Amino acid sequence: MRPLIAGNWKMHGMAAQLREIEAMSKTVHAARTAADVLICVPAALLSRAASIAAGRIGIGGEDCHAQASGAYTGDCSADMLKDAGATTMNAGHSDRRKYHGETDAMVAAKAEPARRAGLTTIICIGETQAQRDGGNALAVCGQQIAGSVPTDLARSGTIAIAYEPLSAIGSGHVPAPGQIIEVHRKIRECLLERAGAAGADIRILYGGSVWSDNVHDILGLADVDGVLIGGASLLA
Ligand SMILES: O=C[C@H](O)COP(=O)(O)O
Repeated sequence: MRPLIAGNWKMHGMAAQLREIEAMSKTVHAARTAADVLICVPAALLSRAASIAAGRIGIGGEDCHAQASGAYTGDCSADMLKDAGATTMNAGHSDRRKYHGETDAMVAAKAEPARRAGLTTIICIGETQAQRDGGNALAVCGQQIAGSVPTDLARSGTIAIAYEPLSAIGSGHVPAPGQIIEVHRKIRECLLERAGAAGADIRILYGGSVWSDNVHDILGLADVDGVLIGGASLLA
C-alpha cells in the first residue's frame, strides 16, 4: 500500500508558516516521493495552504461539524473544508476528545458528511496510559473502531485510521515496536470484521512523537501504512 505521510499542525501557524507548505510541496514534487503527503492545517490557513500546495501535496482540515450549515458559531462544515481546498480531514483527534468532549458517536457523525463532501477522513483513536496499564489497550481501541467508524464508510475506501497512544503524543516516547504492531494488527482485524475484504485496503497510520530519526523504522512495521505527525510537521 502506498504510504501516507500526514502532518497535523494543530493550533499552530500564522501566514508566515505557509512557507513550509511551499517548501514541502516543491520537495515532494521534485523528488517524486514514493508516498502521499498531506498537511492538516488550522481552518484559517486552509485556503491559502491549498493554493500554495497546488495539488503537489494534499491539504487537510483538522475537524468539521457534523451538519452542513446552521447556527453553529465558530464551527466549519465538511463542505466548507472541501470548498477551501481540503482533500482530507481529521476526526476524533485526542485533543478534540479531551478538550471538546467528543465521543465515538460524534466522530462517526462527522465522517459521513465528510464522505459526501468528497473528503477522506482520518479517524484518530488511541488508549490512555491508565487504560494501557490496566491491560485494556486492545479492547479500548477495538471499541473506538466500533463506535467511530461507520461500516459503510469502511467499505467505501474514504477513511484512514490513526492510532495515537496518548502517552506518545508530544512526549518523545514512542512505544516499543511490538506495541505498535500488536495494536495495528488488532485494528486491521476490526476493519476486516467491519468492512470485509475492503478492510485490508484502509490505511492505518501511527502517530505520536514521529520524527525524521524514527519515521523509517516505524514505517517498516507490519500494518503501518503511514504516520500522523504533529510537532515535526511544522518544519519542511
Ligand atoms: O496529530 C498528531 C499527533 O497528535 C502526534 O503529535 P506529535 O507528533 O507532536 O507527538
